[in-house]
Amino acid sequence: MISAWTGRQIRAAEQPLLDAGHGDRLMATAAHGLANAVLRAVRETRGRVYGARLAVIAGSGNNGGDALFAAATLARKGMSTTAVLTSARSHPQALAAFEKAGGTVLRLAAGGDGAGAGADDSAAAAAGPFVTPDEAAALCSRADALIDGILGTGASGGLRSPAKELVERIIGLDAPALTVACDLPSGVSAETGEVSGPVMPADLTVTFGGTKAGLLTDPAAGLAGRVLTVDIGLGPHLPAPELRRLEPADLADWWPVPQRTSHKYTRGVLGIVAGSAQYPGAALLCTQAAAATGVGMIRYLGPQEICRLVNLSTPEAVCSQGSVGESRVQAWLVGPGATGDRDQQARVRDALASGLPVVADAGALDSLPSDLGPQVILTPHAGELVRILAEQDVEVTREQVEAAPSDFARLGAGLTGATVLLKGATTVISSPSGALFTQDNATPWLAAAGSGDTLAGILGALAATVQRDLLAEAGIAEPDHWAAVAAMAAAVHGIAGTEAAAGGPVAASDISRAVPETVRALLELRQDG
Ligand SMILES: NC(=O)C1=CN([C@@H]2O[C@H](COP(=O)(O)OP(=O)(O)OC[C@H]3O[C@@H](n4cnc5c(N)ncnc54)[C@H](OP(=O)(O)O)[C@@H]3O)[C@@H](O)[C@H]2O)[C@@H](O)CC1
Ligand SMILES: Nc1ncnc2c1ncn2[C@@H]1O[C@H](COP(=O)(O)OP(=O)(O)O)[C@@H](O)[C@H]1O
Ligand SMILES: [K+]
Repeated sequence: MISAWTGRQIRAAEQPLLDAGHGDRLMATAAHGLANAVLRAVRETRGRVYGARLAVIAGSGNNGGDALFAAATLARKGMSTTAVLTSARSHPQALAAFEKAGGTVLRLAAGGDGAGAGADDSAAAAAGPFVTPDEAAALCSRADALIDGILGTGASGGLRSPAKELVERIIGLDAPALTVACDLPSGVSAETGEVSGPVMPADLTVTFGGTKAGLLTDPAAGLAGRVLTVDIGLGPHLPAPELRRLEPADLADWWPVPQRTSHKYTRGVLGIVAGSAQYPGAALLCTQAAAATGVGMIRYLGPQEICRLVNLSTPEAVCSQGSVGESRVQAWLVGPGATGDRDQQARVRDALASGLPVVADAGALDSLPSDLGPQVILTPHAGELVRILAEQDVEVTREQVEAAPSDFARLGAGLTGATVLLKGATTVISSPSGALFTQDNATPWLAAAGSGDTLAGILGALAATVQRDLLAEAGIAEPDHWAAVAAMAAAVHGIAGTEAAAGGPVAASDISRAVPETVRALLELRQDG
């Protein structure tokens, strides 16, 4: 499992070490890790390190200090190194080390507001010729490697002038061969992944002391590239993480595997209320996905004509037009395609009132009761979350949700009392207590109608079959159990979908067909064999 913390949490964890006088050591460790990562990446992209052109954009704070110290190391390895300072102030020791190592210093000319490397003629101001944003951008774009050391966890808001103009110009040119963000891409929030103003997209982000939650959350996740975390010894000082991400080994350890004594009822029965005359396909897709994920039995409830279709596509499902009350199940999946049908809507209401685990998708999200619990997992996309929040008197737009998905998933979970799985390129899951998971296993090829029905089926099957004790033993606290189960489903859906897509288009039913092989491959990772 990957754990991630907010910038504030990381800074608080640094504080005791700073108070004990270890600040220089922390920065040296961070810079060493950054330099090593750049060296490895340059070897991969270019082969030879000697003679490679390195450009560093350094801001006024410690983030610029890390970048300049790393650049000093890289200059000593034979890289031809230029630093563009965006402010009149720079980390003095780092700048001195950089100059001593033979690096060239350029100062970014002041923007319209007077800020810039030349705005302050105090003793701390660096010497070096001025460059305009256009000149500096051309130099950065031609570099074999560019380090973005403008802003780190001390930033407030997006980039200010003239760094803002410089980054805008670089984005307008050909990208450098390799862009490495120091700690985080400058201009993204380490807390929430929100992005303000222009941000230079990185191929690699080297982050210090602990992964920043913002780097694992959209939209910042789309700008961070690969994330590498450098240990600077904060471990004992870090609190419980802000956010977690499941890895294949977690899925393997937690996957519900039938035992010798298992029978269909002990494995878990999933009840499905899905489909309507208007949307029969959703019922078929989610039922197929649940069967492919593995359950003891599926009880499908719906109109007669849909029962017939479900029976044809998933003969193992037991179909009826019965009621929720007379169906014994361990969990319900309700809502996919279940709109405009009064009987289906009555079943949805009954399932939500049953107290059992319920995955509520699509048509079930429109009229939720007010007293949900964490065992109810809502699976909206951004547009559906807007409507859920509106029911709670929170007026937001889809664009606002997409700009800060973890904030709004958490708000939705807090207000409804349910677990919320917010779909998107990165899927965000929040428990009502605010615990967050994000999964980015999917491929953009999954952005297609029906793919969400498949996710709902996978999640329904897991809700009916996962054993609580396995997750508890792995440190998942009781209130976060259902969020972790939802994260498992998002991960498996993403992995199976990526396998099925194999770099090209994928139909939703192909995702289900790839699930058994995905699970088989995961189970090979199990520690107990
Ligand atoms: N603590 C440690 O020992 C360790 C810390 N480490 C490293 O330190 C980083 C945090 O360093 P930090 O606190 O100096 O903050 P950082 O983001 O570099 O600069 C903030 C300065 O920038 C300015 N500024 C602010 N907003 C702005 C904006 N929107 N646009 C433009 N300028 C803006 C503002 O100055 P101003 O210009 O307003 O006077 C402010 O003072 C962290 O990410 C990690 O890399 C590691 O080495 C491990 C050890
Ligand atoms: N750009 C993307 N990259 C990766 N996965 C995506 C992307 N867009 C959507 N997805 C995933 O595809 C699925 C689409 O779900 P949804 O929009 O509800 O579709 P539907 O309800 O029509 O089946 C979700 O699992 C979502 O996370
Ligand atoms: K940075």
